[in-house]
Amino acid sequence: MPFVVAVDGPAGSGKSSVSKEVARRLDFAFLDTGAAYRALAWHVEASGVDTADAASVVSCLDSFDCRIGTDPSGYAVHVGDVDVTDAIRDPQISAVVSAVARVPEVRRHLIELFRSIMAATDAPGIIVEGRDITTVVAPDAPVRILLTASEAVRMGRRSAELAGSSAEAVGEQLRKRDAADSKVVDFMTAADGVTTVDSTELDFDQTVDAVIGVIRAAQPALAP
Ligand SMILES: Nc1ncnc2c1ncn2[C@@H]1O[C@H](COP(=O)(O)OP(=O)(O)O)[C@@H](O)[C@H]1O
Ligand SMILES: Nc1ccn([C@@H]2O[C@H](COP(=O)(O)OP(=O)(O)O)[C@@H](O)[C@H]2O)c(=O)n1
Repeated sequence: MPFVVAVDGPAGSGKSSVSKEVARRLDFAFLDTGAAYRALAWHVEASGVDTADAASVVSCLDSFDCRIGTDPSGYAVHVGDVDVTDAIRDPQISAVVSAVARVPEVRRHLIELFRSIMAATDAPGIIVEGRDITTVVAPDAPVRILLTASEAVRMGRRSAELAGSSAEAVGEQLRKRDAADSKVVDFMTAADGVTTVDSTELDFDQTVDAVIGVIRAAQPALAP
């Protein structure tokens, strides 16, 4: 098993972008677990199935052929032959992904997929980010981080990305998704042994440096 850095946090806290940059700097692999839940939501919709019906969602798992890249510089997500890297970021997918992710059988299936991806990587380390990585997927990881930022800052960052959507609509959707996701796993408070990095007052580079600082403290030999 490579050296695992587990990163959790709410939507828009910077998990994907910061983890990706940290992985690049350390020559680590990078796994965006939220992308797998999004890809499954895409697959369920593409199959013409109701994402709100748990049994129907579970029936899509057998045909869910998902490949998630772990190279932080050449990242892509495929379902079968379809490149869904951009499609899974669509607000329509964001609106239904929590319903798919709350199904226990879905979580068991994807957690197994994440652990096999982690075990198969040939990089010296892997940064795995999501909601339940520090607590469920990799609770024994040598570095576990909760990346947070104030709600206002997170909404501002996410709405800056989604041109064409109003800040209010983006904020409302983010709040709803965090509320739904919080019922399934607690990613707002750090579990025992998890280090909180609050990026509210930090710019992107400062946040990357803060995360590398936590990794360096745990394993001085790994960090540059
Ligand atoms: N510390 C920061 N300062 C400013 N912008 C940031 C910071 N961290 C992340 N961002 C930006 O905020 C947006 C949301 O980050 P993202 O990585 O998608 O969050 P998450 O994966 O937690 O939902 C991205 O556009 C990212 O570049
Ligand atoms: N480890 C994880 C990661 C994501 N998810 C689900 O997947 C959705 C999308 O995750 P994401 O990380 O892409 O979301 P953003 O915060 O990047 O918008 C979340 O809203 C959760 O419903 C989860 O349940 N467990």
